[in-house]
Amino acid sequence: MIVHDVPVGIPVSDADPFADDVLEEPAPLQAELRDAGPVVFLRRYGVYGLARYEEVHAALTDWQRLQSGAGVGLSNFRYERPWRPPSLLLEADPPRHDAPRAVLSRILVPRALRRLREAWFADAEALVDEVLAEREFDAVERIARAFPLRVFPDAVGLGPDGRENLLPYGDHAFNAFGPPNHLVEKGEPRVAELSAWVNAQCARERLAPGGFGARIWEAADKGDITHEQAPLVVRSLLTAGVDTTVHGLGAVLYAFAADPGQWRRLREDPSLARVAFDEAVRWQSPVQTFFRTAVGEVEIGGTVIPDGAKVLMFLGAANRDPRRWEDPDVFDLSRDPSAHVGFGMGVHQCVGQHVARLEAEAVLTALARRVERFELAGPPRRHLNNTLRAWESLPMRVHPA
Ligand code: HEM
Ligand SMILES: O=C(O)c1ccc(-c2ccccn2)cc1
Repeated sequence: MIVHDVPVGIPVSDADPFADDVLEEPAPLQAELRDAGPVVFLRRYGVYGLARYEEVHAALTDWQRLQSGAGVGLSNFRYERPWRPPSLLLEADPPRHDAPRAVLSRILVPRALRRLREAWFADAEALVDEVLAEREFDAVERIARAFPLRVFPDAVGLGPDGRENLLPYGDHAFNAFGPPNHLVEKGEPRVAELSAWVNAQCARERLAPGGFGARIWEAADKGDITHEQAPLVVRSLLTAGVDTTVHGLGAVLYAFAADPGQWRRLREDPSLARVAFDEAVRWQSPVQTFFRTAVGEVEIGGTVIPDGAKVLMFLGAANRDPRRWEDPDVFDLSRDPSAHVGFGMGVHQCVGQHVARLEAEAVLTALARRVERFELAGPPRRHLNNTLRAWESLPMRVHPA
């Protein structure tokens, strides 16, 4: 094991945040790291861990001193070749980040999504009607995975074939932000094939008129971005826009199955659907961790982090920090979750969050009308990923309204 030179004066942990047992149940390590101090040196990887809300929020909003351009994974693009051409949004800093970001912001802003609202609500009703034909089903397979794959590829403008490639591609992309462990090795054999398929879908001629993808190419026609950049901006949607919402939906369905009292609250007031999704994103944090890279010496929480060092932000830990949240481990629709860092914060804050919220609102509204109560019909199984908190299966039993 490579041991990095340990900085003096800050707490050191030999834990492996990407070990299977930690990915299965991260809460104990998160509490340990929060209580150890504002910055903890993770000796196994030679990185600086931030687990408290205050420091994670500060890191997310300090793009000048904690950059994304060297990658937001453990791999440092200053010294290592990225596994794929870097994202023009995620793995770029201002000013290079600005134009691609502005293009996606305009396309994915709530007003632009209004035309989708009616169709997605109808699709959710149809899907829920189909699923509720049985009293017991796997909510991951039948709802959390099925709904995003039914509506999002069409919204992007993808053709009908090969959509089953999206999930394993995204799963590998999110694993690849972590260390080269067995989860990354698992995905390696299919990377070339999946990347070729995803890259091919970003070509202008593959994208249906009026979809998000075609709108990105039109932005290039207007000169907002270049035509060379357009396919990579489309790739961002295909990488970041599927697995995240699948696991976000899994998180909110799990939350309600685990706490039927909150489901009653939602049925009494269906307008709570949007806050319920954000509270589930805070409580489960479908995106658990990712990195920044120090530009020059960066002082955080009284610690000086050396130039080029990787900083690991534990969003899941920050979203459950008792220094910031009352009863953080409780899924509670009466709280205001809006300051959660589950979508990030600052210039890179999730540009697709309104798409995610609309998908969740459509599904929860359809369910709230038809399901009086639902509960787990068996033990849920985790899907392990270096970055994503996800369910492999959620056995559900429903009692129709
Ligand atoms: C529950 C669902 C989702 C979660 C939890 C989530 C989470 C996040 C987080 C934490 C970031 C910040 C990354 C950073 O700061 O480095 C981010 C960025 C991003 N997300 Fe999402 N996301 C979700 C859904 C989506 C969807 C549906 C799309 C596309 C339609 C999307 C596209 C993006 C893109 C392109 C970025 C990079 C933004 C930038 O760097 O300027 N995400 N997301
Ligand atoms: O632009 C892309 O390809 C891309 C954008 C965003 C992500 C991401 C990373 C960490 C947390 C949430 N989202 C991944 C890929």
